[in-house]
Amino acid sequence: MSEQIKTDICVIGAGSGGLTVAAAAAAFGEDVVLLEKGQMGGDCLNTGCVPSKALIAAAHHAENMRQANLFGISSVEPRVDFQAVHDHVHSVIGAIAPNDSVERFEGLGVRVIQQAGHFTDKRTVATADGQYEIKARSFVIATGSSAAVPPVEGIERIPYFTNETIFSLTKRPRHLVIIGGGPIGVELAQAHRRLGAEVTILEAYGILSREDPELSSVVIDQLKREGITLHEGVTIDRIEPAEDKDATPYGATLHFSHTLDGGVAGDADFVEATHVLVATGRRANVSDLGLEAAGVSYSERGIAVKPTMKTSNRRVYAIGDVAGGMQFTHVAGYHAGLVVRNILFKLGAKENTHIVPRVTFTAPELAHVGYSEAEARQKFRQVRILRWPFGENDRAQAERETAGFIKIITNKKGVVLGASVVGKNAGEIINMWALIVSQKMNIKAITGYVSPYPTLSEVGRRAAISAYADLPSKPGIRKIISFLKFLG
Ligand SMILES: Cc1cc2nc3c(=O)[nH]c(=O)nc-3n(C[C@H](O)[C@H](O)[C@H](O)COP(=O)(O)OP(=O)(O)OC[C@H]3O[C@@H](n4cnc5c(N)ncnc54)[C@H](O)[C@@H]3O)c2cc1C
Ligand SMILES: NC(=O)c1ccc[n+]([C@@H]2O[C@H](COP(=O)([O-])OP(=O)(O)OC[C@H]3O[C@@H](n4cnc5c(N)ncnc54)[C@H](O)[C@@H]3O)[C@@H](O)[C@H]2O)c1
Repeated sequence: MSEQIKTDICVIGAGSGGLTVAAAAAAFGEDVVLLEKGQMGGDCLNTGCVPSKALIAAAHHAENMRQANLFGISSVEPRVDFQAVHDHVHSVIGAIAPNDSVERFEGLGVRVIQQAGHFTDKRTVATADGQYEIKARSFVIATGSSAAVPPVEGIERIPYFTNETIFSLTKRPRHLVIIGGGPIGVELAQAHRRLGAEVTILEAYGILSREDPELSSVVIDQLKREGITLHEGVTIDRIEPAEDKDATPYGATLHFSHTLDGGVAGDADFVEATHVLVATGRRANVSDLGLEAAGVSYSERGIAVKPTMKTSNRRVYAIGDVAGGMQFTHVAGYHAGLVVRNILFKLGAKENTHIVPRVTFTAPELAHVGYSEAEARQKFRQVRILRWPFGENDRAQAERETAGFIKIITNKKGVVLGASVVGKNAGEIINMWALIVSQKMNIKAITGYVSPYPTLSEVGRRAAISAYADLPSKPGIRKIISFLKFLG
């Protein structure tokens, strides 16, 4: 006989989205039950953002040692102890884990059940072990996503890696071949290259193809300079396991062809990998949730939600990666905030995807918020583009980080529609522009604040000032100055 629980809110999934809903709702005195079938903290903490950024930080230190001669210090080729790098990555996870732990959440008053949950009807969730049946006034599905594995012939015969397994390597891969040149592919390609691995990316279309090519080309040039082999526009025809399994237990040969115009296969080629990482996008975790029983509509992309994050069942919300939109930790957190407002205060708060920034943590970093130039040109009759290069920034010069620029898109009245930054600390610089876009601020406001010198963020203010570059030579302005002079 299972225990019957009645609660205000039942959250399924204790990742970035689910934890935020649980903590906020409990703080307002709601009864919350939180179900988690795996590790508390979900993808971001255990197999996503945190380990990838910790690995990138290690790789950054290795690269700094190679580049030290630029600063008058002898460059050295670093000796990388991959087991120690692995331990660093996992100690960072360990340092953050208490924030997401069962103990912390129980301390906040949340009832945590470490079991998978599934709907048995429109108002009931049961746990996989059959011990609990939960009836709630509202349900929040926050079950995230998993690596989507492409249907390539032979892939099932090789022990490929995904984000769930790559961070457990304790020996450096000799030749890492990455399938997919999106954010996961490029971040992990550069990190492994800097840590001394040979790295190849096989990408079906273009590297970072969702980004403005004017900016992504700066990142791509750097990846090539660092010795990463990029094959864009390829079709992987088949994969074979390595012949010598003792020498390369994870090895494989990947046969591919360059796709020509019209999608026709061109010249055939192959690459031999000691390790293969699949980074070809994500699949929403919707199976085994009993969504049919709950009357919740979904597709391959994920659970269908309205802008309020409500599903086709008015008691059930879906947030984060499983909702099939943008897949970022800050989006899951943003969704969580909307859902808490909508469940507790019936505010009908709606998602505004326009204000959501994104950052790819390569070196240089690539960050964006709002409309891209191409989107703005489609939507508005007149747009203005402002740019400022890192090469014209004193701090960037001092740090020898002159690759990159900021690009700001405004409408004809000067309202900021979007901003993109490629360069050192682009992810920090974009914060201010995310605020500017969310508040629909005018570029004039950015000329009027004082930016501390010397900082990289000054590139934004200089780009804004460039909007008024022709002001001193305007006859009207000259006349006003002469008139004021005449007055004494
Ligand atoms: C390598 C990598 C790097 C990334 N880097 C970044 C980054 O730098 N910045 C960024 O913003 N985003 C990044 N992301 C994306 C980010 O990790 C996700 O967008 C985020 O984790 C989504 O949060 P979520 O709450 O929707 O899902 P998750 O964090 O995945 O949480 C879902 C949880 O639900 C649990 N669950 C699933 N089904 C059930 C069930 N039936 N019952 C109970 N529990 C269940 C899962 O075990 C999991 O713990 C990265 C992703 C990857 C893979
Ligand atoms: N810094 C960050 O915020 C960050 C970092 C990593 C991941 N993420 C999130 O995780 C999500 C998933 O990242 P991702 O890089 O896996 O997905 P993605 O969808 O962004 O990129 C996948 C790439 O794989 C390519 N591809 C697909 N099938 C292929 C095939 N058969 N052969 C060769 N190439 C193929 C696609 O053309 C695409 O370029 C991202 O959309 C992002 O939201 C964010």
